[in-house]
Amino acid sequence: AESPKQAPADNRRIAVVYFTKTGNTKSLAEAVRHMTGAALFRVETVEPYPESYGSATEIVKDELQRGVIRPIRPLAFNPDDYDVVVLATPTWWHHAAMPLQTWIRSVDLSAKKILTANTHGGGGLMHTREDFEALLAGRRLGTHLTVYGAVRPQDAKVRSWLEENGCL
Ligand SMILES: Cc1cc2nc3c(=O)[nH]c(=O)nc-3n(C[C@H](O)[C@H](O)[C@H](O)COP(=O)(O)O)c2cc1C
Repeated sequence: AESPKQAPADNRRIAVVYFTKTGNTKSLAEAVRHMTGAALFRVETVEPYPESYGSATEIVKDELQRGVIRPIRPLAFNPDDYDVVVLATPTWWHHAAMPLQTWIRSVDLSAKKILTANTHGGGGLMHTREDFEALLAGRRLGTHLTVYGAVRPQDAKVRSWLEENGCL
């Protein structure tokens, strides 16, 4: 069997911090773990969003309009343990989902290489990369990956994105 390729020294320790409601972004996080051995951290709100798509979209829209910030659960993430942080979010009303934005505001990611990604339901990139860029101004940003729905563990787009950012 082929031995896995050694990642470059400064890109060896990878964390994926993601938010997911219906599992698509989780599948992306798991594909990254499958290919790189990354540690996964799932951001969750203290109060979960409703199960049903219809109620969730209406509630999220209302919270966006009113500027509501839902508290998130603390994550056992220590920036010192990682060289690369992959941030992955669903698209929510054209934007990066607020819970992940809330987490990003709560940490210091300076000196990390940061890759960003969104999963979507047909809208594509929309404003998700811009949201990341605004939150992470002055940080070391790699490239962004956009995927429709869920991915398989061996997804070729995910693999080439990791390769182009020196993570494989
Ligand atoms: C509140 C809400 C808003 C959404 N807004 C968009 C949108 O603006 N554009 C889009 O393409 N998909 C939108 N979607 C679909 C999700 O982005 C898509 O299904 C995503 O892959 C879900 O990720 P998850 O399974 O990790 O939660 C929305 C879904 C929800 C629940």
